[in-house]
Amino acid sequence: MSIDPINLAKAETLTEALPYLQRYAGKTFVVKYGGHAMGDAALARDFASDVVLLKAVGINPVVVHGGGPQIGAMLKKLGVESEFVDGLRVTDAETAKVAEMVLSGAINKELVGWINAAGGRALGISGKDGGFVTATKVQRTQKDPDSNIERNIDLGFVGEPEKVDRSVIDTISGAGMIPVIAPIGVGEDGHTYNINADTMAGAVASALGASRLFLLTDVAGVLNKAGDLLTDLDPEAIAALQADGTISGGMIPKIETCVNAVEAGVDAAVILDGRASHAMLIEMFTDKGAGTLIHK
Ligand SMILES: Nc1ncnc2c1ncn2[C@@H]1O[C@H](COP(=O)(O)OP(=O)(O)O)[C@@H](O)[C@H]1O
Ligand SMILES: CC(=O)N[C@@H](CCC(=O)OP(=O)(O)O)C(=O)O
Repeated sequence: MSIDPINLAKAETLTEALPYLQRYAGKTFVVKYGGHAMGDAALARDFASDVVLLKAVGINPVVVHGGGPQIGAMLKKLGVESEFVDGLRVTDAETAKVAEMVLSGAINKELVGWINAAGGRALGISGKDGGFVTATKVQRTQKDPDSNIERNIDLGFVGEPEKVDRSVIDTISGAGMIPVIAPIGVGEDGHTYNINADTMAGAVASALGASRLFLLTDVAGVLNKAGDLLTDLDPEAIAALQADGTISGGMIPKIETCVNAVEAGVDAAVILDGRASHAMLIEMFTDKGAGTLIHK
């Protein structure tokens, strides 16, 4: 009996995946799904089925989502201007309300819906639920180009996670569900804080002692000045890329998150192309991998 070559290739793919399946069983993977990658419904469906597949093979996926472009579109509709400093949205009280509405409401529930439709059981929360993420106000300074003097910049209600109560996530994952987290936190002062989604994902990954942090975005990974993909980076190489301006804009919080996470004990962080179908599965279960791997 001859074997169909397509079926043989499928069997070989599964065989290639076996050592990875064995290595990752029981481990926690934090996946950040960026707002740019979310625009395409077919890709969102693929992403959701990948997450469900991870859960089915005994990995604990934890999803943190963004929604920057969607917040921007809503602010535009409302006639509210938005400004960014180092990839962070300056957030006044009104902007914080809109960010919470878009992130915890619309986007969170859409992603929960996609994962459930793919056969998983997703439970959507923000950092406010169960007091899961306590945030403090982000402090930033900028050098005045004329006088060279460092000045404090007030970003408003932009927060960074201070305390992450992992018991909330453990409870959801332990009950067979997939946590889907909106990047909103609550301050000791009771204020709502808008948290960059990469920063949120990194803090969650560190608190959980995750094996991997995946950041899915709208580029192939970290690119050099010529536009080539850099497949492997350590904190020293990253510092050089930041110093010479190769890394800018939204890539700044992303890369800072990866460095902080690996320094806090996450085994490795990967910046991946969320526009490519099944990028996460290719990275995890094939020998070649995908994107930019950041390790200590
Ligand atoms: N060296 C670099 N390599 C890749 N992307 C970079 C680099 N420097 C800046 N960027 C920018 O960072 C963007 C990704 O960040 P961002 O737009 O915040 O994505 P997301 O919405 O997925 O969080 C890229 O689209 C690119 O414009
Ligand atoms: C403080 C801050 O910048 N918060 C982000 C939160 C959403 C986000 O990070 O979404 P992406 O990952 O899709 O960019 C914002 O307001 O856009």
